Amino acid sequence: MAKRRSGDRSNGQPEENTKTKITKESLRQASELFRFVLPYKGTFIAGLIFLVLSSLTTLIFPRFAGMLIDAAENRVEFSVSQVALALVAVFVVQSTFSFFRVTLFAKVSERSMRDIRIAVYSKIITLPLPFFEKRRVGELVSRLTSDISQLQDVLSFTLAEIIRQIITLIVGITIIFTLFPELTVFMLSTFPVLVIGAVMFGKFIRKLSRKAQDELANANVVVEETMQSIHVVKAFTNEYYEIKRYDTALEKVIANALKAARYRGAFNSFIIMAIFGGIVGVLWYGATLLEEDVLTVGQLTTFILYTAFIGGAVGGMGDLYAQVQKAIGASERIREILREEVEVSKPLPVADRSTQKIYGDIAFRNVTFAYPTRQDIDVLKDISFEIGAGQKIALVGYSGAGKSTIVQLLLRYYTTERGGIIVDGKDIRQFDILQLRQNIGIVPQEVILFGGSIKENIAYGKPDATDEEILQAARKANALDFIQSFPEGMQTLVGERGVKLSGGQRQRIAIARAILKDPAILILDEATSSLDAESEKLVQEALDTLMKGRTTIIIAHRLATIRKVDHIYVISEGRIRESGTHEELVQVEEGLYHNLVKLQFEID
Ligand SMILES: Nc1ncnc2c1ncn2[C@@H]1O[C@H](COP(=O)(O)OP(=O)(O)OP(=O)(O)O)[C@@H](O)[C@H]1O
Repeated sequence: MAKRRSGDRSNGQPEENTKTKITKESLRQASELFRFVLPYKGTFIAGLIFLVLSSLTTLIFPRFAGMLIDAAENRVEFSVSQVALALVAVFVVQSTFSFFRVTLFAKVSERSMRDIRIAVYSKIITLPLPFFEKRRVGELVSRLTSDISQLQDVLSFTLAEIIRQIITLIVGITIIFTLFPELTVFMLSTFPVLVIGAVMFGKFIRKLSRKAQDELANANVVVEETMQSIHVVKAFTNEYYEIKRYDTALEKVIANALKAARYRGAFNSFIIMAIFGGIVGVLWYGATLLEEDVLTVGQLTTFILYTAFIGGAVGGMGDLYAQVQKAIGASERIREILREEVEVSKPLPVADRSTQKIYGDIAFRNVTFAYPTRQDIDVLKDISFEIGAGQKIALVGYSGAGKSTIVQLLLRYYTTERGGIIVDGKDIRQFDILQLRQNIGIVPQEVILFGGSIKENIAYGKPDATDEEILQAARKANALDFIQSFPEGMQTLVGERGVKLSGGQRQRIAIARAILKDPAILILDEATSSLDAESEKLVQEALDTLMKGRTTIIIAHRLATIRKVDHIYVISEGRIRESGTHEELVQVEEGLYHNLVKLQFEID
């Protein structure tokens, strides 16, 4: 079965930056993910209480700081030391509250994010294959990493900040309004207007910088593409052309960056002029009141500190808003995955794997099939054949004829409504999909191992296998000798995807896996690249052992190996064109099989 790798990475696109408009509906939908917080609602509420308390204690600070100054001028009934002590007490209490707020929120966010990660991963891994053909691996991984991290940021930081800022705004303004009504009205009539202006301006500038970043990403695509296909670039001697292309892309980056810089410069001037102008205005008015003895220095200090807090809160809102937008976008992408329909209701724990055996009678009845991603092309057309339990058949034909597709349908990687596939007299759609697959073993064309040890890789066929079973399987697969020749034996690490083993060794590991799994039905996808004679013999012997007593479908590329099978089906353009034993088929002059054999004979 030709293995199609879907390893293409996401093109480094700044997916995390996609934002969604905040509407009532999008907020409601995003809040659906709050169900993952529900199990920890006690901790969450406790965290909220500490958050409110710590925010309120922070707001005591300006009042006490002002009092400290007034105490120095003997304008209040407390001594400087008393007020300073009270300030220290405020900070001790505040820091204690903050400690609990941070740790409690961390507990909730870490645990609920783990739950979301597990939910999303369980979902993804149980989705049917067509889903993976429509998505890129990089995109799916980013769901689990960056999208969920965004949510985590909101839960552990942004949400707390929003609540804190709102409390600061409401309580802060109420306090200064009660204490210094005139000054507050003066301040409120200028300050927020300026802050909001600054926020809007800031947003505009960020948009420009983002555009510059996007252009940079585009320029990077040129580098990435050419690095990946450096052979092509060199073969066509297009180095200069690519440098030019990169240069053009970089020119765009510069144009945008400089435009952004001009606005940034203007923004700085605006801040200096307007915001600081506003501050001077408020200070001027405050100083006048001070002069008239309406206010004390301490009170003015209190007022300025509150104003700074409030200004900070208003200014910070823009960023928080952007954070929430990003998180909503992330939550939409996560919910999209969680809504997908799985092919199995629940993955089975190892211990529960059903042992219900299948005998291995297989029949394809008038099966016609088109891949979901290419609905208009029928890859299989009216395929019918039968295999009795324990029989061996071979599928042969040119590349792209549809051989792999036949076994993919048997495995129910894809389903078709046209025609029926019958196993042990029952339509495979009526089987529990896991039970069906547990009874089918595969030795693929290109064996890809997991990065662990040889032992772990063999045990993949039966995760609860004993050491003895693994050893026996390796022996039957003719793999024991080479395994034992490694200094670390079974514990030898195979390297990423098994790169540290030779092709023939990887195949024998795959055979050992299949032996451990002990399936009734076996699919052998012959390797196209030939092994040396010695490895070939070892692999072939191992396969012969494996095939004993099992219904076997061989996708054959080298015809010499299938002379002994019970029946050969020659597939061409999705149809069975010829069928029979090797002896029968070679007799058909000008037949497809006859030609294939002739061709191979010439090549060999
Ligand atoms: N996942 C897929 N989505 C869409 N089309 C596919 C998919 N897999 C295979 N095809 C198409 O289906 C046809 C049959 O492919 P299949 O892999 O079954 O051929 P094959 O006979 O096994 O070839 P090979 O010997 O090269 O492995 C081909 O035209 C191929 O392009």
